[in-house]
Parts: sequence; structure tokens; C-alpha cells
Amino acid sequence: MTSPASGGLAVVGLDKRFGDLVALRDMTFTVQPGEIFGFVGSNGAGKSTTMRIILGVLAADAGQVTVDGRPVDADARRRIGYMPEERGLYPKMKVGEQLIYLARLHGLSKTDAQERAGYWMERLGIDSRIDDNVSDLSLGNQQRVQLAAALVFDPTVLVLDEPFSGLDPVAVDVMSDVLVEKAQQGVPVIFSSHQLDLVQRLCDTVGIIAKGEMRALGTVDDLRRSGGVHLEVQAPGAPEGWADGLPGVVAAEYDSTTVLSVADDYDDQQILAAALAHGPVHRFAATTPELTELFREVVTAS
Ligand SMILES: Nc1ncnc2c1ncn2[C@@H]1O[C@H](COP(=O)(O)OP(=O)(O)OP(=O)(O)O)[C@@H](O)[C@H]1O
Repeated sequence: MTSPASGGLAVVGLDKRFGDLVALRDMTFTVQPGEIFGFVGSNGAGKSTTMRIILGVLAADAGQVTVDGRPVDADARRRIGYMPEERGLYPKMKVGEQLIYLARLHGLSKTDAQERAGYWMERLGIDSRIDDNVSDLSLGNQQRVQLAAALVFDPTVLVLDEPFSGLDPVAVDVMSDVLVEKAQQGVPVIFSSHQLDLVQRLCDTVGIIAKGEMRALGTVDDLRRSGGVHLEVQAPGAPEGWADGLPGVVAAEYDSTTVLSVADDYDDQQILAAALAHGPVHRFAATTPELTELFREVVTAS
């Protein structure tokens, strides 16, 4: 495992049981400062449990969490911006008051708390709701307030449990921009999501977990490359089986487009020539699997 650089978050060897259920087994990963880490896995895989342990809401049976190389104590925890899955706002408190209150709880002066709350409400498009009770907001707007609550004290680490669920496309863009901006400021950002297109687009590193264990971990590019290269060939005149036995062709699926799984040393020109021998070729492209495909493979293999 790579050690986190100064300010990074490290999750090392977490085990957690609920009675007979093993919720986490040796959960280990690091999130460097400035890195966005996407945490993905099926329902019940253990994402929220890991995040709750990072925040100290739950205690692990074994393992530890460090920020900046030091085990997370109450003080370090106060500097982590957290968006819990069950959300954690006071429904009958006004949006503005609530954000200022939370900022004050995290040690900001009254003036700074007002300034930061104002900044984030405006940035997240909820400034017109400043005097509304949280419970009177739509779920998506409540989520924006929840993000503001995680950001209002300028956290040094961000841990967000499914921040994108239920957001409209504009809110998804706002949320994405904010996460990228916080990462650019050097904050390690971890979020869980079932929206793998978003994870693929936003994250530097991804961890795919299943049944409480890390099954694949790496950069989006590395993970996609590990799924092998596919060659998509559209050659309407080529008969089924036309690519069988060609050097470098590991597997072939024949449909309106032929999809070839190829080895690293495949010879694209030889494959192209074989297709052209049967007539015109309208498409010839090497692709790496989408994160979604990889996710299915990893999760169904377990
Ligand atoms: N307090 C608890 N008591 C008993 N079992 C629990 C508790 N919290 C979580 N679990 C179990 O631990 C496992 C992991 O749950 P967790 O909520 O971490 O999954 P998740 O990956 O966040 O899932 P989802 O994508 O559905 O939110 C599940 O089997 C869940 O039922």
C-alpha cells in the first residue's frame, strides 16, 4: 500500500463484525491530499460501515484510520467534513442558522461562521432558502444543505456517503465542481456512489468492494486497462469466426459488430487485413472496458 503524503487519509486493515456478519475484512486504502477516491460496491458491501469507522461513529474490531500519519482522535475528527448516508440535519432549524451553528461547533468565530455559511449557501444555490426550515426543502435541496454542512468549517478531509443520490443534473454538476475544487485545494476526498459514470469521470482512484473486502483498487485508467483491450470491428461482409485463431486474439463475440478480446502484443494491422479480406470495414477501434463492466465482473466473481 502507498503511504499517504502529508495530510492524506489512510484506512489500514479494518475488520468489523455485526454478530455473525462479517461487514469488513482487512479494509485497506489510502487517499492522498488532492485525490478523489470513489468507493463503490453493491448494496450492503460495507461502504457506509467503513465511512462510519473513519468518522468514529462506529468502532472497528481491528485496524486503524490515520490522517496525516496520526490515528484519528476527536480533534482530527472535527476537521473531517462528513455527509452521512442517513443525513444529519435538524429538520426544524432554519438553513442559515443551522449552518452557522455547525460552523461554530467546529470552532469558527461568529463572523467567520456567518461568512462561510453565506459563501456555501450561495455557491450551492440555496441562499434564497436561508430562512426556511430544512424540513420544508425538497430532498435534493436538503442534500445541498447537507453538503454545505460538511464544508462550512473548511474541512481538511471530506468523507461523503452517496452525495449524488437523488440529485438533479444541475445539482450533480454543482456537487462535482465542488469536489474537484476541494481536491485541487489539497483535500483528500472520498465518496461512495452507485453512479459509476460519475465515479469514472471524477475519481483519480477507485476501490471496488464486495462483501466487506476490497476486490479492486487503483486509478480509473489502470483498472480499466486491467480489464484488457477490446477491439471493435464492424465488417458486415465478414463471416462469423473470421477472427478465430488470429495471433493475439484471445476471444471473439460475433454480432453486428465483432468484439475481440486481444492480448497485449496483438497486431492490429494483421487483424484489420483479415477483416478487409471479407469486404469493407466501417469501424475499427480499440477500447478499454467501462468501469461499469469491470464492476459487474468484480462483483459477480465474488
Ligand atoms: N448497525 C448494524 N447492525 C447490524 N448490521 C449492520 C449494521 N450496519 C450495517 N450492517 C450490515 O453490514 C453490512 C454492510 O453495510 P453497509 O451499510 O456498510 O453497506 P453499504 O456498502 O454502505 O451499502 P449501501 O450501498 O446499500 O448503502 C450489511 O450487511 C449491513 O446489513
